[in-house]
Amino acid sequence: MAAKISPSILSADFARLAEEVALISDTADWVHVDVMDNHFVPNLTLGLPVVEALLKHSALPLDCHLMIEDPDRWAPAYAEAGAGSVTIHAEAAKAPIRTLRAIRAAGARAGLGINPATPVEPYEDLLGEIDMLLIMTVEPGFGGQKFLDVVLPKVRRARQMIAGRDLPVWLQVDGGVSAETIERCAEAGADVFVAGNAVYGADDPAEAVRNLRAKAEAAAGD
Ligand SMILES: O=C(CO)[C@H](O)[C@H](O)COP(=O)(O)O
Ligand SMILES: [Fe+2]
Repeated sequence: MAAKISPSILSADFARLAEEVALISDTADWVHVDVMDNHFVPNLTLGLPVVEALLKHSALPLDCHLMIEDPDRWAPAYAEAGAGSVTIHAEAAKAPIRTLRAIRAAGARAGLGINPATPVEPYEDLLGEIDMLLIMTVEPGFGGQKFLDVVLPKVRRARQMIAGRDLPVWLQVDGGVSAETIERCAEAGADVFVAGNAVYGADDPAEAVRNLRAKAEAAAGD
């Protein structure tokens, strides 16, 4: 599958979100929205009202990454609001199958996220319930952190699990993805790349997206 680039607005100017999203709307595939509640992670960002507002201004679909304590309660509302993809964390969900099905029933792609130290193997049986597996390559909570190479073998195993079941599940990496690290991620089997600092910290965010895509596709042999 061709690489998909999902710039994270966590590194954008929160006072100018619509303009920041417009900067990458011709070159990116998705817009990654990090929802943090200061409980599941030690940081507070934005919630459903901002996502609803952004939906009216984004030409690209929103990829909502819920880093919240009670995703079972809140995730379906993001899908119903019109998010293209809603990812819940395995460490937080108490009824993941019910919640993933509710996301799909509301018309969004359902994602399951795992933290760097969470093994992927226990979730193999859930692959049929999801459209995307998100593997965190930093500890969740903040943008601009250093990429954790230690997670790459898990990305490789996840790709093998998905291929073994012949499922159309996208494999997303999130955290510290940059021009220096994206090739390693693509070689390991990731096909959806979140990048915050590498895009919004660049002088030309649109060009940064093009560069990331070229590197990912070259590394994946696309
Ligand atoms: O989920 C996240 C942090 O929890 C962010 O999506 C991620 O960190 C992106 O930012 P950067 O590319 O700067 O690391
Ligand atoms: Fe994220």
